[in-house]
Amino acid sequence: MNADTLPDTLLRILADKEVEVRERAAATPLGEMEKRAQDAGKPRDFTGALCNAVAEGRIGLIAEIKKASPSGGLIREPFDPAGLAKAYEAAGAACLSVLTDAPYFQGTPADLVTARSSCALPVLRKDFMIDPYQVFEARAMGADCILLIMAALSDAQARELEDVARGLDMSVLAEVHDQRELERALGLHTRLIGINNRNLRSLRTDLATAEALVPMVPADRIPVAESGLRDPEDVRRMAAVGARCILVGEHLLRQADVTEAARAMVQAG
Ligand SMILES: O=P(O)(O)OC[C@@H](O)[C@@H](O)c1c[nH]c2ccccc12
Repeated sequence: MNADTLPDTLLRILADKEVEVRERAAATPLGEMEKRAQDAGKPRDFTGALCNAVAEGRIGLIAEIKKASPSGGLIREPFDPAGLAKAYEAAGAACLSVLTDAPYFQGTPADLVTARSSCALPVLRKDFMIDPYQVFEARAMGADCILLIMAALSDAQARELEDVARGLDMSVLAEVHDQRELERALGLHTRLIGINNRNLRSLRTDLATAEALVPMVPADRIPVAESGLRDPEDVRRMAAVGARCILVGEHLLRQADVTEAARAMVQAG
């Protein structure tokens, strides 16, 4: 990671995150958090759930639960993580993604706990991971997968965070936005490579990003097209270049009938 080249939004988020982690670790020390992670029970198989969906001819949908975002403002109100988890599960989603970042997405760890206990789907903790403490914390709250944003991490940091996740039997989604980040992500063990269509500088989405990068993902990895997917046609665009797994939030969360909208995407492939 090179701080000179990072977009301002990401820099600000990461600086805030450092303070947040320090405060949390002061309240619950690392040793205690490690113990809670060990005692959290077996994780659900996040990667396996995506593979099963694709093997059965469906789109592997990671359906996102978030109240707000920097680009979308307030997205869903009233916000009901339990109801959303059940709706996504009924629609045939393979996995959930739950925002736990408070300052920028109005998320909380409680949203993840509530969503996960309301369904049988594996859950990604969607947050800005910079410290091993957060990985133990993620497992302690029940998360089955963590997100590693390559733009926000050095190679050494990414490796260290992945090692902790692997030690806890969690999956890892490595997120990239350009070829350089993709090459760095391929140095990790994880098979899950997220291609983020959102440019963190402009905050705009462009599906051409995934169209360019998905074909560069080796066959032993699983590309996941992320951000900006609005309808089954967009899903087909991603599947056409080889991404049969997708991560969708805002479009689904703005619908009155979340189940119907999610089902249409799952069946789009
Ligand atoms: O709501 P969308 O456009 O469908 O996007 C979902 C997801 O990809 C997006 O929330 C996201 C992708 N990478 C992130 C990193 C941090 C926070 C959020 C994200």
